[in-house]
Amino acid sequence: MKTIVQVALDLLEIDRAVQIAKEALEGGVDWIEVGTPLIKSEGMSAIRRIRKEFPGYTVLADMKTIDTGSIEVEMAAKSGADIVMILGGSDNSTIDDSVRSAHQYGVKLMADLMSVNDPVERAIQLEKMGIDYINVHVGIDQQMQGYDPIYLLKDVVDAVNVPVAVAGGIDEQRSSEIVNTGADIVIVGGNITRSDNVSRAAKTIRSSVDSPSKFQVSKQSLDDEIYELLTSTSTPNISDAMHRKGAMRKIIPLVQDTKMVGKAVTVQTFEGDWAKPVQAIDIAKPGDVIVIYNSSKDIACWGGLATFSCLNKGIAGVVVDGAVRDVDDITNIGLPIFAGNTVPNAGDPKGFGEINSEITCGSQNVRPGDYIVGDNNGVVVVPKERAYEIARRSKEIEKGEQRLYDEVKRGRTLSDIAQLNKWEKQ
Ligand SMILES: O=C(CO)[C@H](O)[C@H](O)COP(=O)(O)O
Repeated sequence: MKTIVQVALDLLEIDRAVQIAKEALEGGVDWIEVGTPLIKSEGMSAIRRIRKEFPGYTVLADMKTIDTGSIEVEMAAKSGADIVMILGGSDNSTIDDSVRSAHQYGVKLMADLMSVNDPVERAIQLEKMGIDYINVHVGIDQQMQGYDPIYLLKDVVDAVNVPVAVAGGIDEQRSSEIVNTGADIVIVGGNITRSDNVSRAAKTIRSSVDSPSKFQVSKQSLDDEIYELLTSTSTPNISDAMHRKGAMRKIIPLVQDTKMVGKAVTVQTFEGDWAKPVQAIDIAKPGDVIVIYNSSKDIACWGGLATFSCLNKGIAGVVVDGAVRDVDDITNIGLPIFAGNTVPNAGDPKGFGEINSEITCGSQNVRPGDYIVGDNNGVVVVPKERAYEIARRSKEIEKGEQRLYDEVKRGRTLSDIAQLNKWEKQ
């Protein structure tokens, strides 16, 4: 049987969803999913509209039903869904009544295994209870923590006879792996719908599903993955991912068009005392960022020679909440340096302060090992414990913006696309 590709329309606005669905179908997807955010935003009318716009295509309504199965399945069926997604972790009473309702209204049911305790055992039970498809799903928030549906897929495929779908951050590499593992339906959301070229993204997934051996999955260390993600997103995307937190105040780049990503080596020092900042160069490892708090904005604790020394150690960049001098030399050296002020005069090396203690820099708390990212916009601090999650979320934000740029390019305004009036806080 040919593997089905289903596009998940996880958007908030139906006109955008219709347009994206059209482009995804041009790229070769088979089924259309009305995603949960779209259903929550637009109600059953979203399912009706998709049904009307795309006669002849299979439409799945991701209701994520957890209670009142009968009512929710009836609503989705009467609105034009062919398949209704319910949560596999719902109480058996809800599953049973959903199955009865599905039979009454002539639709199929897919059960989502997201957050189920024993997914393989539950998949077997759900099949026995009359569920038509099982969905091995890692939710969007779970993906940001590094969960991956692929690890569970094989066991579920081996355990049940009904077709198995898989969803959760699937891209062209993952879809290839998934087909080889035996899934029947590949559900793709963000990697199609947030692309700046939806039909091309859908086509890439289609060809990966149809010719799975072409794609090689690259395995990276967690640090490498975090580094790669943070390097390829902007500080505004990262700040958005942190709910507007993390941005350093009154710190600007001295060298334009550079990108700095690395783990913090922190320095606390006083009134232009440049001993600890310069000693930190010897302590830092290649790829680290030196983050300095100096209490004076009028006496430099950092300059051209210190910057030049950083090249010998492979330091990724320096942030100074204080003053820096030798701006011309620093610009020629080209290492990313961020500072609160520039002045001609330096202080003396007295040796006061500390290296690798918790400091405040640009009004942000910085601990050794936190990720520091800088670009033309300024500097953000990413707490080390949440670095992977924030890096993933930043990338998702960037993808969403790519699609928005594409829609603006076609002549719409941001206010119109984002429906600012509708979504203003009441
Ligand atoms: O059901 C969903 C979220 O709960 C999504 O539709 C599903 O995860 C597919 O989207 P993505 O590919 O972006 O993960």
